[in-house]
Amino acid sequence: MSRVLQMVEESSYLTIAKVAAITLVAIPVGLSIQRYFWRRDLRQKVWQRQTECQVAFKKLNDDLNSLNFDQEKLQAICDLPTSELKEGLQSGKYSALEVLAAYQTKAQNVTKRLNCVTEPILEAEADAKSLDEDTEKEGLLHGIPVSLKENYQLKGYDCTMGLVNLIGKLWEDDAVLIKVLKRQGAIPFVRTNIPQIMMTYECSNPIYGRTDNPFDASRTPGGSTGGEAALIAAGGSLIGFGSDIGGSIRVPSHFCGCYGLKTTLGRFSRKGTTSLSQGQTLVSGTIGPMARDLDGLVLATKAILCDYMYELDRSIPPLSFRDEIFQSKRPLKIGYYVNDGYLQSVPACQRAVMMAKTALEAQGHTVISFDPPDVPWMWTELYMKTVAGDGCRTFLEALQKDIPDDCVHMLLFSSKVPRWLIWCLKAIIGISTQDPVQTQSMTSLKGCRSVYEWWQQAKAVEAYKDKFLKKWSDLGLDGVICPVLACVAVPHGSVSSLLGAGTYSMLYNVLNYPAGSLPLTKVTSEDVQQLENYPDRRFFEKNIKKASEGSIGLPVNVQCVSLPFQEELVLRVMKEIETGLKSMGDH
Ligand SMILES: CCCCCC/C=C\CCCCCCCC(=O)NCCO
Repeated sequence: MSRVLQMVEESSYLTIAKVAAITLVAIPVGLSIQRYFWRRDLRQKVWQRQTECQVAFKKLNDDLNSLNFDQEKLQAICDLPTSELKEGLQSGKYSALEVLAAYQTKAQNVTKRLNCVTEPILEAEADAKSLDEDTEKEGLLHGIPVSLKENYQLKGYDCTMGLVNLIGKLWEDDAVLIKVLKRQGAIPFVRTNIPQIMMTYECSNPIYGRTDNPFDASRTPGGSTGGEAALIAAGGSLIGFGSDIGGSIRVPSHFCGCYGLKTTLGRFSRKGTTSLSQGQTLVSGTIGPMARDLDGLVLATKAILCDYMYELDRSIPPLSFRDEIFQSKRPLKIGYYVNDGYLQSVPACQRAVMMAKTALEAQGHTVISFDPPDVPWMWTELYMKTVAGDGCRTFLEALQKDIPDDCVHMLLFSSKVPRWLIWCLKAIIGISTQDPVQTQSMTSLKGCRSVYEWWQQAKAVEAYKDKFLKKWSDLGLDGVICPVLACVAVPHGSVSSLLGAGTYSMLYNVLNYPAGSLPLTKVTSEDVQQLENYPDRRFFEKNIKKASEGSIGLPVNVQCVSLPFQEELVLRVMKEIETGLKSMGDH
């Protein structure tokens, strides 16, 4: 009897063991199969999208060939500065259609080299033809082709932000800014590349691939408005539009040597632009123009600040472009710095700021030293903790069922490390990076734990804004000039190991001050030689120094900042610097 019981017992153990073994094998196998089919579907979506883009480029090419324009004339059109092109279009010397053909041809050639355009906007030709029938030519941007970052909603197109899952989700209406551009006679003609989820200074995603820097293909054009910057700098567009929550207009402009303006939140309508950060309203992303020359940047800003925008978006204060501020001859008092108290900028960036200082002084302005307060703390406790306020949940959810690009891997990894583990590893990370601020930034990626903590966060941001403004006001400043970033364009794939270099830009997102990016000079061999004296104790410093090797010839921009809603003053400072340099024979 006991033998029988023993056998029954043994066989039930055997059954349990078998079921357990089968389950242990079946679950991972099942999951792998599911994962295989899921990834196959995603890859198929990417392939379909890429094919659609190739077809669109092919159609554009056929259309251009059938128009049969003189190629030399088209190239000459692309060489014109904004003011001359505008005049030529207004006077009828050039038709909107030939100018469009010129830029379509150029953009196609540029993107073959740099991969900066995601797709052409095929409706552009019809837009140009109808503009050519218009005898009034009233729009401020009459006949000027403009390029758009991929996150601007355009009727009949999707905004993927580099996420495969968003392919094919077509928008039914244009963004407000696009409607305004069209009303002003501009012709949206291409869409430009971005990094996946748009939260880094690189420019690659699994759908459209990687964009290269026009000055050095081994380097990134910056991000997230990297495709725009590369296209504009390489001559494939005159005016474009981007967005910026931590430098995304200013940094790519600096990496590629074009002009950019991050506006104050509320100056331009953002309705119809896509971003994953829209629920986060403490440090908000804003939008703004980018251009090949300063006239283009000013013209684009003027064109957007028109009655039609205020009609379309009643939440925007009707504050048209104030020419009296832009044209004013009043002497200015400007603050400057080359070291923000966290990471020293490289010699080339320092030299650019000093050049701007000299130019402003030559124009009769006063330039004094200014130290922005508590930048390391601002970076970890205000910027990082706010933009990652939900513990990166929104970003992670978007990436979870997608194909993560290399450019987000490091941030993805850092944001997944549990809070307790960061605390346990703090000492080790601190020793390896030699930088407690950097360690703290990892904790900040965990965001706020409660609504209470979020309210405290809001209070802290407001208190910092007050402190900064008091310092600014006590000195009676009109503006500030400083580096855009601690370094110049860096090699592909290196951004996550030098993210701290971005404090120079992120500060003005926390403050919500308008800020311009002005190309001033190129890295010289002396700049590179002087890197010998650049500190290299901390992790970020080491990486900045390494990334700056071989940087001779890369563009260097200067950041020009003013108080909220003073975009005209930012543009004026940029103009004063350019004029000053020209008068000194330096530009
Ligand atoms: C899983 C990814 C987590 C990302 C968390 C990001 C937190 C901090 C990184 C800051 C990087 C700032 C880059 C800013 C880019 C920008 O301005 N984008 C504009 C979007 O419209």
